Amino acid sequence: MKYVSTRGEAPELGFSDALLTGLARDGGLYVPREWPQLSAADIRAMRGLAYPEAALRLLTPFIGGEIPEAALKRIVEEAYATFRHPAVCPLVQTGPSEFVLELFHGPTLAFKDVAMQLLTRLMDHVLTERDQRVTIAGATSGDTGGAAIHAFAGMERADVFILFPHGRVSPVQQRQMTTCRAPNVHAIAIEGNFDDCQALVKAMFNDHAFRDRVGLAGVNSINWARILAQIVYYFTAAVSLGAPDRPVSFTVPTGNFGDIFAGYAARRMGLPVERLIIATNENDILARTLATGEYAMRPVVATTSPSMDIQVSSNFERLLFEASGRNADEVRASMESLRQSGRFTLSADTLSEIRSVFGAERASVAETAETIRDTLAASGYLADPHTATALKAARAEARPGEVMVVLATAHPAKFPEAVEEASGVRPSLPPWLEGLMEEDEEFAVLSSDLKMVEDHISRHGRAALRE
Ligand SMILES: Cc1ncc(COP(=O)(O)O)c(C=O)c1O
Ligand SMILES: N[C@@H](CCOP(=O)(O)O)C(=O)O
Repeated sequence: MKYVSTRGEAPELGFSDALLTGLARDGGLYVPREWPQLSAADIRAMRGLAYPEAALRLLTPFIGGEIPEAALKRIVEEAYATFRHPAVCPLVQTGPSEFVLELFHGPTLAFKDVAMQLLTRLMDHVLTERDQRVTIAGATSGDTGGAAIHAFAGMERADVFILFPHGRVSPVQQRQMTTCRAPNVHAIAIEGNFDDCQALVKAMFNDHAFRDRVGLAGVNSINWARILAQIVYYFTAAVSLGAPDRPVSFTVPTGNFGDIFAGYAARRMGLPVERLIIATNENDILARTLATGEYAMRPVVATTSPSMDIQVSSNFERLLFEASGRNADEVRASMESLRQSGRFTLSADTLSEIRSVFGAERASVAETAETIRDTLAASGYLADPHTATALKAARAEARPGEVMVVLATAHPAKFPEAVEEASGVRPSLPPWLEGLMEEDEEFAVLSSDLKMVEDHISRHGRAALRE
């Protein structure tokens, strides 16, 4: 299996190189050269498999033999043994044909653990084989950072630097990043918003001298392996609900578009996914894009679902590439226009292709609170604000007879104030995280300045300390 860049000007890579490369050297994102295909019989044969078995089956064709089967099996089993639910990603029924797919049973209570627990083990395997070290730079609006810090803490071959927007993540999210004492992980509060953090990370990748000097790698969803891991739960959920003999739709709380792109990938592999509904908060750039055909940035507003307070939705580039018939010229022109003017217009064909699969809905802060309250009253289910945006979207879009799976991307206890204000119920952290809020924090505060951040990384990485 080879991987190609959405901008068409970077070398094709095998799985291990794509895993360690993060952003392609032409600024694009890697996608598989072709989508492995599963027949209806293959999908039916997944019924009754445990989550790690399903994961192993689905990951194997993407890895192209670069990791021996026994090692991959061990990696997958160890990754999902960190989850505290026997099903790993269980389904909960909340309405006659509405199901919530709970993705938050991992160590940091967000869906990011599903991919990050795998990513750290895959990287460790490849780095050990190659006797190599990396410096990881990541941007977070709250959840990726905690998941990455937890997953990579203590890993000998990686130094991890996580950039988060100062004052714009929830207190629980912040402490999950700032209380880890492992010497290889570093939290950096950036004076700016998530888009500034993400722009800094991409700028570091595009600074080839710095990138090569520190051996830069990425753990954001620019890294193909993040998306790959997330494909699995679309299959396990759909199969439990009757796929391939019954089509299923998914509604996904969306920011950087990685999670929902994994659903699109599952569909391209043959899973009968009827529709994918993008749920946004008031940072509704994707809902506006689907409505108007124009991707046009506006200032980010702070909401009660802070992990989705994003305007530059990285993985939309992967969808543009696919929906335009893999037209790297169109992708490059769109991304250049975005860089220069903060907007681009989709071609009529690309827009119509996207609309044939995707719908989109926006939920305001008030609607999100109302959905948390109504869902609790109607079904006894306590949703976090991100999940609630998707419940609202799913209900607005629902068609008679359609089986709708709503992705629950975070545990409500990560956002106790917003949940309590909406519902009157204050969710508490699970026992293994009790005491988190009392621990001492350690983090740097930097302005949104590339040179300053690069200097900080150069000075604090262990590779630098040893020189
Ligand atoms: C809780 C939560 N929900 C939804 C999202 C949006 O997911 P994505 O960025 O993959 O679209 C995020 C951040 O990624 C998140 O942390
Ligand atoms: N919502 C994310 C933002 C980063 O997204 P990623 O999926 O590209 O890592 C977060 O919580 O950090």
